[in-house]
Amino acid sequence: MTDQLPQAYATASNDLRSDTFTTPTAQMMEAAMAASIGDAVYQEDVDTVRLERTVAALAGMEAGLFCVSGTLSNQIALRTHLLQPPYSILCDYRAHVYTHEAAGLAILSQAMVVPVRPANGDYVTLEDIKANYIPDDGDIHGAPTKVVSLENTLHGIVTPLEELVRIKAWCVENGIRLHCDGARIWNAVVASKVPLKQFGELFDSISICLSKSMGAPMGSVLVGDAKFIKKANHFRKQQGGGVRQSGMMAAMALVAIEGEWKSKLQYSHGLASELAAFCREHGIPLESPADTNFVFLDLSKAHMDPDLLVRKGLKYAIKLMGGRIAFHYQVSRDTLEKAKCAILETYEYAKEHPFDSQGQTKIYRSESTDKIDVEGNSIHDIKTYKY
Ligand SMILES: Cc1ncc(COP(=O)(O)O)c(C=O)c1O
Ligand SMILES: C[C@@H](O)[C@H](N)C(=O)O
Repeated sequence: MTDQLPQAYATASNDLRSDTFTTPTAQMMEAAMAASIGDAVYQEDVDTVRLERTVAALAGMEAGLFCVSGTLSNQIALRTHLLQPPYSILCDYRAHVYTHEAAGLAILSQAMVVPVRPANGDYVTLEDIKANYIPDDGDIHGAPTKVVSLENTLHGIVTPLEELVRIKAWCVENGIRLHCDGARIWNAVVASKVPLKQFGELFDSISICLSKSMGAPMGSVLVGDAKFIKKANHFRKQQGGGVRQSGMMAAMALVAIEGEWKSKLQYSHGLASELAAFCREHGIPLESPADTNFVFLDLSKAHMDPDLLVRKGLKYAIKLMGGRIAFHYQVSRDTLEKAKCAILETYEYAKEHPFDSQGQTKIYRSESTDKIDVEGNSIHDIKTYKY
């Protein structure tokens, strides 16, 4: 199967742009061939229902809902928590639901977002929330905070369990719902050794991605209580997410979930930790701690040019996307060594030729792209977003 794919897409072993570039395994493909073929809108697809129940049970939640993307899962979760506008959602200023879901909260939920910059620079604390939330106290000028949407991990950073416990207690006291964008919650489980079920006890809903470090080709499972999931299903249909024979996708995701995923994620965390140590040894500044599978280079502080870094990556035939170096279980150790060379060369060049990024560089500012020509050859190029 993979020999029919253009070379660029035959493997993700050299792709450090994101853990979304993990590719399905032969075992997943085989599972898809044997998957159930019921209509999932009518909840008649056996493998889809099995996936939903499996993930919900792992999280200790009553029910789950398969969504074709993490974006859809987050958006319908937050919409389901929101009842009567005006209202607002409080989240980290870097949160995906705020920065990378195309203003879905404003358009689909008519919600205002209160983006919070954590005082500790890494993760939102209860003190950050208390200092920024909008109380529902009858003041007609405001849009009261009705949901706190956290992300664990966020930029690869693990929010400590004890902080989540404090936040949860305060949210309950104040009638505020707590959602988790769990695109990388599997990574948080491995790094913190906190079982997914314990996170499930703290959040009213969790969007659990299957398509990042777990390596499934697509999708997420939104988990919550039965009443919440029933209503979320309504919004999923409204947003066009009611898919039919999703058993093939569910079967592929179950291969990952029922397999040895912890060691795979631990491997990727080890690569990230090794790169972070290398950067520290060479004085290359990092934006945040490398708790899991991401290393965030502080390109701005290092005066490193993101486009040059991407080109240096292409020189070593690895794919980079700005200052975020994303590891996943399919990345080879050889790729790690090449990344070290590309990063160090870019850093050394910056010492003589400092790049002014006019402030913090964006995560997805420039990326290597493979254009496939008519003969199926890949043409290495980069795409730059001038924010
Ligand atoms: C933190 C986070 N949440 C949600 C998403 C959205 O997932 P999807 O790409 O499946 O829509 C992503 C990106 O993939 C992400 O990085
Ligand atoms: C691009 C962004 O949406 C994606 N979630 C990533 O982390 O790569």
